[in-house]
Amino acid sequence: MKAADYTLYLVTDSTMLPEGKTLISQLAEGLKNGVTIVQLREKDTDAKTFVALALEAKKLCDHYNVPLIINDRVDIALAIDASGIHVGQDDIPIPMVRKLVGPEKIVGWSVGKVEEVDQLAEWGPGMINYIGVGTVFDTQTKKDSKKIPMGPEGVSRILTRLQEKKCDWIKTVAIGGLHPDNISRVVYQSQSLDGKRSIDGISLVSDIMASDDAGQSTRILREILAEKSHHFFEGGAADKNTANIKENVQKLSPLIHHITNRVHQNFGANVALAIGCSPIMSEVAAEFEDLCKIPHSVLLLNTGTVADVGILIHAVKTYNSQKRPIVLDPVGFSASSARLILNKKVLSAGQFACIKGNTGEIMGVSGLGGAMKGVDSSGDDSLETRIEATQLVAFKYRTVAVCTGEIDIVVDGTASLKRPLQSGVGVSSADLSYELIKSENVPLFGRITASGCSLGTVIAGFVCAANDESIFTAVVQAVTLYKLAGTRANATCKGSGSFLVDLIDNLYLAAE
Ligand SMILES: Nc1ncnc2c1ncn2[C@@H]1O[C@H](COP(=O)(O)OP(=O)(O)OP(=O)(O)O)[C@@H](O)[C@H]1O
Ligand SMILES: Cc1ncsc1CCO
Ligand SMILES: [Mg+2]
Repeated sequence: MKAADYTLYLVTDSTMLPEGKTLISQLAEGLKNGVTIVQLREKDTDAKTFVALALEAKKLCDHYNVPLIINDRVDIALAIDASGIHVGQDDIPIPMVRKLVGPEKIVGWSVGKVEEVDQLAEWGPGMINYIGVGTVFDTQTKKDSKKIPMGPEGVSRILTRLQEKKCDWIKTVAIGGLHPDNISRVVYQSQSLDGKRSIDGISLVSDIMASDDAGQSTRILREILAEKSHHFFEGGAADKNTANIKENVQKLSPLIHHITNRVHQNFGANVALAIGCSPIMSEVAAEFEDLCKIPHSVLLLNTGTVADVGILIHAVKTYNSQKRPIVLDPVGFSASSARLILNKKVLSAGQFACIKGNTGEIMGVSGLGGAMKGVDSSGDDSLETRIEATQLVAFKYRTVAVCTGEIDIVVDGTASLKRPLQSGVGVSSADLSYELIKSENVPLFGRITASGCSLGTVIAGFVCAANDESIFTAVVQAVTLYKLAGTRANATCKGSGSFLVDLIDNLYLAAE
């Protein structure tokens, strides 16, 4: 048998078959159209039926020269001479499994925690061949699962640990809640921090097993997996000339859909108008689809005072599905545990063109730990630490990350939108290029409310006038324009009240 190919790993489930289909007929369609490895998982089937099914499945898999893995039942795997066995954390311990099946069979293990990687590193080569990494998202298949979905960020943490522990013999498949609408992003966002490892494949159940046309469903999945880059945003920039972004903002007048905190609503709408955009404030889920289909619309998602996480996630999915850009401002990221949970859920829900925050927020999102006093940053982190945190955020979410403060930092984490299976993108978090945007010290920025939130508004307008290959340039231009307007306002104002007014005036003048 050739070395196993993990690209499209089908797990069976006979409880979800559509009428007129059998497990074997679905399997046959899958294999014919590009499934590369199969796991037979029959949780509620008696041994006799399981063996009969396994024998049939093996015949089919052998025909396509595809490995057949048996879930849980070492005895059945041996009885039918399957290619391998897959066990979970609560099943027979791995060393015993390996002893039972011998050195040649494939042994797979379900992994959700970095400590489990430490364990498999300790065992060394020859024990486990691949791991199923998950649960990535909520799933219908494991309804009683108590596991909290790890998101692509969690998958990346596992990949990073595999690299740190030099587990180069281990292959990986992501599993849990994977469907045609999120696979491309999961592959794009799942990377070890050194950039040398992505997942080897994706594993799924329902999109093939429950499909009325399992062959067609498999072909669609293979097409998605074959793409070399992740294009998630069809931009307004007709050409790739990034010098024209500012003009494009005037020309296209993007509609900036704000889901933002109550403090920012009025100020944000005025800033949008000042730079030549149109604002709309809406938290009505029923109209998101219409809004994102308006030409040149963009979503600014600010979690400052928003209560219903379901609405935020719906907005993210809707804008992503229409390839419209989203700018995320995870306000007060870790100011309370409730905010932390909400922000993390939003972060794992989609692909963001830009993630912008103050220093405390970006430190928090990076995992380095951010100091917050409510929604304000309260740490005294060095520029080097801030750059490292911004690079981590950009890398983890494959986005353009902005960290504000006296010096603003913009990092490009999109790494040319490259989206390889098997190998990594080749660029580490610390390699990511960045720009610093400096000005004289303007403490008044911190004496008006929602100045950071309104920078989000300007970034959203500029991103919308770019495309997914020029987001970085668009964001740098937006942050530079905002800094300039603030510096000019600082020179003319009498205090914080007129600073706010002068800031809007100078945004209006500079955007022209
Ligand atoms: N001392 C400073 N000198 C110059 N510019 C500053 C200074 N402090 C903040 N800024 C600018 O102010 C804007 C907001 O940054 P800040 O880090 O205060 O955001 P924030 O805390 O998210 O704001 P808010 O929560 O009030 O919306 C950015 O454009 C940043 O460049
Ligand atoms: C003051 C405040 N509280 C929640 S959001 C917000 C706006 C500044 O981030
Ligand atoms: Mg803020």
